[in-house]
Amino acid sequence: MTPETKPEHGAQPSHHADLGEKGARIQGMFDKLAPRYDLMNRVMTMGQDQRWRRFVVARAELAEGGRVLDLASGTGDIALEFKRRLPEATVIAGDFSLGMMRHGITRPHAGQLHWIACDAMRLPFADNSFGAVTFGYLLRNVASIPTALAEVYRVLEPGGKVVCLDTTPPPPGILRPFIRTYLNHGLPLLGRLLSADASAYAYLSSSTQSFETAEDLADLFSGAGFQSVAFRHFMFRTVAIHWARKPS
Ligand SMILES: C[S@@+](CC[C@H](N)C(=O)[O-])C[C@H]1O[C@@H](n2cnc3c(N)ncnc32)[C@H](O)[C@@H]1O
Repeated sequence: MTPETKPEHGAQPSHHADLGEKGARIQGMFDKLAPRYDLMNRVMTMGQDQRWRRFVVARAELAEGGRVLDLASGTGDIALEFKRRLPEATVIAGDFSLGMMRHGITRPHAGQLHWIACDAMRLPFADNSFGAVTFGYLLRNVASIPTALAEVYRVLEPGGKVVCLDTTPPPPGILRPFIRTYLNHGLPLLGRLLSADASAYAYLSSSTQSFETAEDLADLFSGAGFQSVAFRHFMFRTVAIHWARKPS
């Protein structure tokens, strides 16, 4: 698909009413945030975010010529990194925010991706379709993590890899008050200054603090049937990347 074309709709409708209350709220928030999303990401993570995305792509262990779904792809950062590293791969960038995808498809090389509008809770793909499924900052936003993981499991080929990047609640220890202050005050202030949307960054803060710990999230992956579940923390344990395999 070329950058001039519009994102394709998946088989599932993306109308607000079909997404449930939380899904519709999140979709609207990202539609609004889209023009400033990439800038905010670089600033908030002090430029570390692209390093984490490279780690996600490496952990996916996709074969050259393989097929990957980058779910909650947003403006396509992880999907573009797949294409950069594996030019022969078929890379699908799926998201339910048309605003984020419309912004993403104007980026250099974005025409080499397949942009699909889809809801992670009901994926419009056949069983066993992908060698890898990745997602950055999805699970904090869904109404049910087990439902999203069941869908990812279904569309992965046997032996396929899943890789998940997300924030984690502030870890216990000496840094906790500093991290909390940043989440409660620094992030909403940055949001107000850079994106004129403090509420979206207040949501990032509250959803991070109430999210699963990396250990509990690993248990949810195991509970969904994945094997060899592992994770690594980044940036003072405020971010975690999980990876696992669907049994062969
Ligand atoms: C914080 S952005 C992350 C974008 C990208 N993965 C990255 O690393 O920058 C979260 C994305 O998840 C998408 N999202 C949230 N819930 C979703 C769902 N149920 N189905 C599809 N996309 C969803 C949002 O629209 C948004 O684009």
